[in-house]
Amino acid sequence: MASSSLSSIYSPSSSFKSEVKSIHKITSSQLGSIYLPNKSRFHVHAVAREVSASLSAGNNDVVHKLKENVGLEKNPNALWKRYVDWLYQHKELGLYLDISRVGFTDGFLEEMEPRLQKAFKDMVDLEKGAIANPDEGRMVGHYWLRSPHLAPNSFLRLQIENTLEAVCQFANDVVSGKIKTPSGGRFTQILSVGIGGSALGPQFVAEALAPDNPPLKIRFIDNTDPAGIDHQIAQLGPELASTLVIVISKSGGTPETRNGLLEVQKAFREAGLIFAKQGVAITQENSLLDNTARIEGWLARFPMFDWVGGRTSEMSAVGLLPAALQGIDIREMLAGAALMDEANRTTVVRDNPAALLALCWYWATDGVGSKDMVVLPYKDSLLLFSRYLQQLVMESLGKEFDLGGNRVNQGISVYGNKGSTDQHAYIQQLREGVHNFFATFIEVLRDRPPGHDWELEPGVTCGDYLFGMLQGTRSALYSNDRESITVTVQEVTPRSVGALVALYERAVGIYASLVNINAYHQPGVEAGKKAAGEVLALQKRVLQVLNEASCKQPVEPLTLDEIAERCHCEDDIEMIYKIIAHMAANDRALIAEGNCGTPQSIRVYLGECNVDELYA
Ligand SMILES: O=P(O)(O)OC[C@H]1O[C@](O)(CO)[C@@H](O)[C@@H]1O
Repeated sequence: MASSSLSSIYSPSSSFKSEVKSIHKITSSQLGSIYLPNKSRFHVHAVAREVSASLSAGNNDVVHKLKENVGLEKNPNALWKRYVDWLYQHKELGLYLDISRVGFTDGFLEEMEPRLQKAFKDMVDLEKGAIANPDEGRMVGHYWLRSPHLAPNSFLRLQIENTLEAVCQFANDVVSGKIKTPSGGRFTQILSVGIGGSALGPQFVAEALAPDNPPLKIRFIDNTDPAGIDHQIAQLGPELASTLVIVISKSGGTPETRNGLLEVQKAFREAGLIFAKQGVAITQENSLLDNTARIEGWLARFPMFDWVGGRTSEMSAVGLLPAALQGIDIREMLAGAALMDEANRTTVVRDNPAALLALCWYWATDGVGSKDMVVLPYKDSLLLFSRYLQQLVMESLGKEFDLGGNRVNQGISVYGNKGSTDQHAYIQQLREGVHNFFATFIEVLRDRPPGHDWELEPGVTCGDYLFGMLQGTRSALYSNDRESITVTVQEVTPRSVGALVALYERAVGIYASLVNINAYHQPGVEAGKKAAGEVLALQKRVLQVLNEASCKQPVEPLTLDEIAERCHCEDDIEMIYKIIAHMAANDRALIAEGNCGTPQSIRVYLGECNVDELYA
């Protein structure tokens, strides 16, 4: 291929090229060969800076070497050396972190060192109880949950210890049958009602760790989808009578969770059951949910703390109670997390696995989220890890403004399912298509419990195939310049799952410091919630207007324009149309004549008017 066509394939935009040249004061020819395929903007800047420094020092040999080294390392010996040099091992946890397939340079490490030291300092302050979530004026204390002695005062320490004790006691009493169902039998099922951070951790842990025959089986209502709720309740069938319903909401006022609760309570009434005798609340003291549970005399209540965010609540009662009820060793989960936290307290970057992860994310995404994080756990039981991480990473890092109030639109997109299943779905694009991601492989060394394996062909087990698929995909991606991280655990156990959760919680915190954002609030979510509230308020106004027109003699069918005008909401006509279409599709005593495909033809009135409402 002619070099001119090569350069057109690999050339970045001319504005980026000018930016690099002007920032680092180098010429086009000095810059030219830095552009290799698929390098990040940060990468180019880092190398340009080094080239520039070497040029001013008159060191042309170094410049030459730098330019040669900017691509991902392909020489097998050098790559092996890089692997060995950078391999992180946590002996006690049996956890390894391999970052050799991320192409960061020495110059990048040097540049990041002071920023990492600042991130470590931020973390020390956070663990000591600083207001690490300034917008909400809150401390951030999820690390204390597994090391209560680190809590900034004895009141908080006791709160944590007492809650853990209460969770263990309650779970033991339910599992042993000491706490009985209203009819005197054992509880057999858990129905967990919660959303976001109040569901994702418990879902992930249940999938990862619940035994094949848990003392109580868990199912989840994590949405306000009526059909989904009906499905969960229908699946319980007569076992509703032996179902412990755990309603989880930190704020105690999340609409989806409230709706789930109301739907479940209705199902209990219809089955002639008393909900309060089977209901458990996990929420902040004095929240709406807490007050409801207290007044109605629910079976139990557990606290959620102000200083624990939903997405980092797996080690609070939110995650621990459902886990303990399924027979999962929660003290081991806490121990795994505590060990990982301890490892992440070192200020020596190469010994700090969370810092290494954050560093790789920064390198791979230019520190601006320019690439997505694809999480590929090669183990069915870790299927939900990617979904769990999606909230942890994206709700924490996806921020419009930095701590200084500058608009930065930060974040890293996370998605993934599981290997090797994904091999037959989207890996094709990862290998050959648009290069907008870096991968994280989650590897589990132990295929099966000891004594259960067999060779399905000479010398090869089923697990060897899974292993081969992981290694093959990692190599195939790398050979096409796709970077990857590999996190390896010995087995999926409460300890290793606790460690994985802690590893990513810490990496997110460190990364947030590197890009100077608040990882612990979620102002963006409020906008959607507010808009949903406005839609429901508009629906009420529409119904009022329709009721007035439908109470007339004769009934007055209204066009969408007329409804909008009478609601004084002319700008919301599209939303009014959608509200009408949705209600019409759900047999809501509303008659829409005409064709929904041609909105202007629609005439709407109510099947029956409610005179009382006219004077309400
Ligand atoms: O536990 P809650 O207060 O019901 O909130 C559920 C989820 O909603 C969010 O606040 C976002 O809307 C998440 O951060 C949280 O995990």
